[in-house]
Amino acid sequence: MDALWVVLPLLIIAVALVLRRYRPGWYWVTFGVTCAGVRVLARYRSVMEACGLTVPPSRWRLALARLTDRPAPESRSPRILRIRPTRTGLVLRLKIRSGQDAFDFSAASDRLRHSFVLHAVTAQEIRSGVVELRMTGYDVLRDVRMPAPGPASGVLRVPVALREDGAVHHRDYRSVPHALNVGATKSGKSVYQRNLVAGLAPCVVALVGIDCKKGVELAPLAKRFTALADNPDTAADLLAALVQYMDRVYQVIRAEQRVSADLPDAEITADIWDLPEHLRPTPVVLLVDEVAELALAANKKEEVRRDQIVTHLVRLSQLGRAAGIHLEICGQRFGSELGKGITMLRAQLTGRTAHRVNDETSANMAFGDISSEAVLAAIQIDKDRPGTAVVGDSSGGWTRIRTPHTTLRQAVDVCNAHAYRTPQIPELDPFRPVLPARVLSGTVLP
Ligand SMILES: Nc1ncnc2c1ncn2[C@@H]1O[C@H](COP(=O)(O)OP(=O)(O)OP(=O)(O)O)[C@@H](O)[C@H]1O
Repeated sequence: MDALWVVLPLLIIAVALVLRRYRPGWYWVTFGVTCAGVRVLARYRSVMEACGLTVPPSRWRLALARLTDRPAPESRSPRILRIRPTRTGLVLRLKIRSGQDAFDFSAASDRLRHSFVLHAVTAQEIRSGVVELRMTGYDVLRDVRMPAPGPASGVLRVPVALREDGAVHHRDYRSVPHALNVGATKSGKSVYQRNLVAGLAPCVVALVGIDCKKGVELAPLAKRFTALADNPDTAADLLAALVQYMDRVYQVIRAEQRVSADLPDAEITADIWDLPEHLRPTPVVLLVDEVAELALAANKKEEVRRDQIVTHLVRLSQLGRAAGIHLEICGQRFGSELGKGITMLRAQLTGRTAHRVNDETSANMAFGDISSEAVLAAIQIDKDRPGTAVVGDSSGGWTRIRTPHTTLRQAVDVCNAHAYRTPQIPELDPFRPVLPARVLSGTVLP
């Protein structure tokens, strides 16, 4: 019996150490979260003081202490409103003191991380006077495991990667209609795009692809694609057809506006999302892999084609949002050296993701006009961590993300399972991928 009391704790410690080394996620939920919670609460005051996140007592408290002959009150730490454990860390919600702001906590995030012995700390103001510290217990980006996806919704918002604070990064087409994804070769752009396609496959959306690497990335996923182009000539025609489709969607919106205008109190729609469901055209996500291939021109004829392509892309990016057409452009570089119109197009691509880049100029193509820190972070991405990227967030800040390593086989399986959802768009019919008869007859069901 006595031996059991010696062996049992040793066994528990051994299990904890093994889990911590090989299964940090399991370690966190079994042992880590409790240890970290106790540590954070026990050290809270001293850490806040050491990190310079306390405020001196107010004058009236000092005066009161003097009047009542008590010792001078201590400086005060932000008040803990809530501490919440998560799958990957802890979330500490703080009521900050007057004179403090969220930036003080962001600036101290490295010191907080060391002091609380956690992997990462990020600070975000969630409402006036309230800051949330998201603390990650372990390196969640080492081996990305996404939580099980919820049921597909009609909203174009798909989980695509994990953020370094353990939260899921969503690509939300309604709030960020168009996006640019840059990165050096082998940095993980195609896997990012693959995750996007797999995330979009269960949604009500028409996927349109341009993959000038002869279709090697997107063609295997063709069963879920409404249209595909695998060379610049077809891409130019496909984009022209997409512009035509956009014009037709605008006519539908205008017609509905005329009807609503005659009805008192009826809402007047300005985009497809306000149209009644039975009238709403299918939204479209256009994925372009290796955009530089579209911009190359070796002779006059190719120059004309290039200008057509860029003009169509600029038009789609400027007018597409209301028609539910979204652009997802991916390439190794995306700067003015690609020719006329590229900087105009880039200005419309408000969503920015930068995988590992080889030089500052490439990082500037994604974040130069947004954040110099993000530029630095993109250059510093480790070569041994493909799939890691820096992504701009809705508040104008940025964060590190990493996609799960979805294989082409897994993505193909998802696309095949949802092949029956592939909508047809008459304008894009000439570009419909050639599929085996089995799928065209609609017999592949999930
Ligand atoms: N999230 C990830 N986790 C682990 N490995 C990854 C991840 N993303 C990509 N990789 C690995 O990195 C390699 C390169 O990825 P990918 O093909 O997506 O790069 P790329 O940027 O598209 O390259 P290129 O521009 O040459 O096509 C892949 O073979 C894959 O094994």
